[in-house]
Amino acid sequence: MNVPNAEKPIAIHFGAGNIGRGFIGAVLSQAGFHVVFVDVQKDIIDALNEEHGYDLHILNNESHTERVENVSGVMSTDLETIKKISKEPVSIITTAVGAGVLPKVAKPIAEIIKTRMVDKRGPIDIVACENLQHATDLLKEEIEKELNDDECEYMQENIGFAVCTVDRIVPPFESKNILDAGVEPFYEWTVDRNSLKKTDPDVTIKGMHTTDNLDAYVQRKLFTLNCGHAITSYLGFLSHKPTILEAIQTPSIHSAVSKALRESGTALVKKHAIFNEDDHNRYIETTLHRFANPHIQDEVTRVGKEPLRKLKKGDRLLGPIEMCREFGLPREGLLMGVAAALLFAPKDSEDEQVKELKGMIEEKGLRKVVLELTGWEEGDEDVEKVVGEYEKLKGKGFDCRL
Ligand SMILES: NC(=O)C1=CN([C@@H]2O[C@H](COP(=O)(O)OP(=O)(O)OC[C@H]3O[C@@H](n4cnc5c(N)ncnc54)[C@H](O)[C@@H]3O)[C@@H](O)[C@H]2O)C=CC1
Ligand SMILES: O=P(O)(O)OC[C@H]1O[C@](O)(CO)[C@@H](O)[C@@H]1O
Repeated sequence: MNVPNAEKPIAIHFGAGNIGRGFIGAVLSQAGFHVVFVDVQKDIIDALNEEHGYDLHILNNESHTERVENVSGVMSTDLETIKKISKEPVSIITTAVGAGVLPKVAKPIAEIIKTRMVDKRGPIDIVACENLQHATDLLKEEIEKELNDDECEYMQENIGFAVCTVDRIVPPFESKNILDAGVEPFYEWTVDRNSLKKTDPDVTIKGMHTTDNLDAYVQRKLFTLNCGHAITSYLGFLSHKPTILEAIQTPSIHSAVSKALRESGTALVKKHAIFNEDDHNRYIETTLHRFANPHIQDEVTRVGKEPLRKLKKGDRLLGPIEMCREFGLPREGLLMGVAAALLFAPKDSEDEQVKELKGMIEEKGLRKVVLELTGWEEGDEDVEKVVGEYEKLKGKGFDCRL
């Protein structure tokens, strides 16, 4: 691609996938940036450089499209072009590549930082938009590995690393144009205000909300939207429901997910003074309503994918349970969600983590795996509850137990 002409400030976004095109890239373009997408998929990059725009299909009753313009693409291996672009008026770098891929984008981002140091360019912000607490901090650690001491010093002074939470359901979308994305109307992008630098140009990004209480917002989203989504997908899988819509329309699944979210909600409201019970209950209802959007076809296998990542400490399943444990609050619904996750084994799945989890349980036995994943002590009541729920779900399936 040619370097974009510098009439507009530039945002560089890594990952031209669902969230990249359907959310973050679109918000940045609408805020007045020229958005350079960096990706490994040549067909997407070529299409971006031919079309310079695409349609966002808003998936609701009044379905309509919004045009996203001023976009182009570059392959993530094309470091020379990436370096040339970084000499232009870049204000922000964002990512939406998947938590596991973050280390791979550290190198091209480090090249951008090195180039800007040599060119004596001013501050920019970096925001990793992934479903992972502190994803930007992880990215920063990976970038540091690529820099020498002087470059690290330049980075500390000139690069704002801001943690964020990113919330919009953007499932894979079938369309004639490979760039188009299908998105739900709801979106929320919340970024840590205190880590952002004054960039040049300093663009106000409508659609990016900033806060002093980022951890609270990250946990609210991860322990509600992602927690509920994951449990819906695992119970949907166990009940032979192929999509989130069909799963959440099943009354027993709806009530089980709702129960788990009320448990996590009670803990969130107790933990974070900025939330209150009434508002949080409305947030839960909105979340359940979003899962039931009849215009979205989202497969339970996509939402439940990589179960070991979702079963990590602090993530959407064990995170809210730990918070409930901290306050001595009920957590039966959440523990049942963990048991369901441990049974997530779609037939012929190519998901490496599905295979790994199944293999771990076969090799070590369920109780040992639960102990390893949770870090709880042998004999802990929650370990026994997960094991008990697992055996019930395995024996009788989900619906039959109600
Ligand atoms: N899809 C959704 O509804 C939401 C996703 N997220 C998070 O956003 C992130 C991205 O998710 P999706 O957009 O759904 O995934 P996706 O698979 O649609 O997009 C990821 C993109 O990253 C690209 N990529 C892979 N390796 C790369 C590399 N080395 N350099 C540059 N690009 C590379 C892929 O080719 C792909 O286009 C994940 O962390 C996910 O958890 C967060 C909220 C909503
Ligand atoms: O993208 P992940 O972390 O695998 O999880 C899927 C989840 O992310 C989302 O894509 C949106 O946050 C949801 O669809 C779902 O909760």
